[in-house]
Amino acid sequence: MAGIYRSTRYVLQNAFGSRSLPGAVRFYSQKPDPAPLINVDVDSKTGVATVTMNSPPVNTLNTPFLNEMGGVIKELEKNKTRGLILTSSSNSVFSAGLDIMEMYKAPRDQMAVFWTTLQNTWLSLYRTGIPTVAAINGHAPAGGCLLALSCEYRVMVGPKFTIGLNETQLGIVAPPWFLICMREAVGPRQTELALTSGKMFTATEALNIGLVDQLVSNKEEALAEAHKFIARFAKIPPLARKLTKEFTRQEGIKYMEEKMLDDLETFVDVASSPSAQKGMEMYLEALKKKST
Ligand SMILES: CCCCCCCCCCCC/C=C/CC(=O)SCCNC(=O)CCNC(=O)[C@H](O)C(C)(C)COP(=O)(O)OP(=O)(O)OC[C@H]1O[C@@H](n2cnc3c(N)ncnc32)[C@H](O)[C@@H]1OP(=O)(O)O
Repeated sequence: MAGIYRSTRYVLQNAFGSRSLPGAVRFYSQKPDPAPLINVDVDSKTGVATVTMNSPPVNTLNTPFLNEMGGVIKELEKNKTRGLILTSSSNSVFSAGLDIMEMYKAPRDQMAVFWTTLQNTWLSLYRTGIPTVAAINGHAPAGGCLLALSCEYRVMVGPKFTIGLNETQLGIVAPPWFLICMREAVGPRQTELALTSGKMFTATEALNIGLVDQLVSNKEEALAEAHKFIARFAKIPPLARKLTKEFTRQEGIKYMEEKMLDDLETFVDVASSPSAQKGMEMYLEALKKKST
């Protein structure tokens, strides 16, 4: 166990020379795919960006995707974008969550790069001063739910899609920062009930417990409601808004700033264990069987 911690630290410290952690885009080591995995469309009248995840078939969160997302957020912040609406180009999946292929039979240093990229990109989205809305136009399990929870407002297309932190159903544990995001939305009681059972909520159930803020019947309506939410801030001074958001989200931000390396070590430790690897193998087989 200690060996895993040491080698993970070694990879990071070798690359960055200290305990300070890298930004989301700095880990990019491969040539980027010329086809973007994320499309950005900024409305010239309102200055609001629609950020469309476009990584078929199911928008899994892998290192290239997360790097691109981190870069998009950075660029939108630089351009003083008025709002960010996160949605999917798929008709049925918002995001299937973490890409299991990043963890299955992956060397420890690759897992470390993946998780660090996830941590950094999550923190960028979670704390950005830009008003953020998730227009959830498909299923959003696990990491897909985390993406939505990291936004300030959630509009979900109902009734057929589902959302939730289902990790325990897969035999894995949602890390504390996933849990903090859930607790901020639905409170401690519903969080414990939901996470211990790994419950996936229907859109209506999600609305009832406050996991999403609004239900609509199609993507166009979801985008329209997302624009309306962002328009609420037209007359609010941006700095006051940004600082208030940071104060409200202090627990998650502090967790990640202070515990990033510990969180990484735990992840690599658990994910590379034989039982987790066996679990992933079985889960991947089940997914493949289902899709054939
Ligand atoms: C058992 C896992 C053990 C992991 C141990 C790690 C220990 C570390 C612990 C810390 C990490 C904790 C955090 C985890 C958060 C996560 O996000 S884990 C990922 C959880 N995600 C899911 O459970 C979603 C799985 N997918 C689905 O349920 C469905 O795909 C869908 C409802 C999203 C969409 O269904 P459908 O439209 O019918 O598409 P499919 O045919 O199912 O899928 C198409 C294609 O994509 C592949 N795929 C789907 N999801 C993933 C994924 N998450 N990772 C990688 N690949 C995925 C699927 O196999 C199909 O591939 P083929 O076309 O057959 O090649």
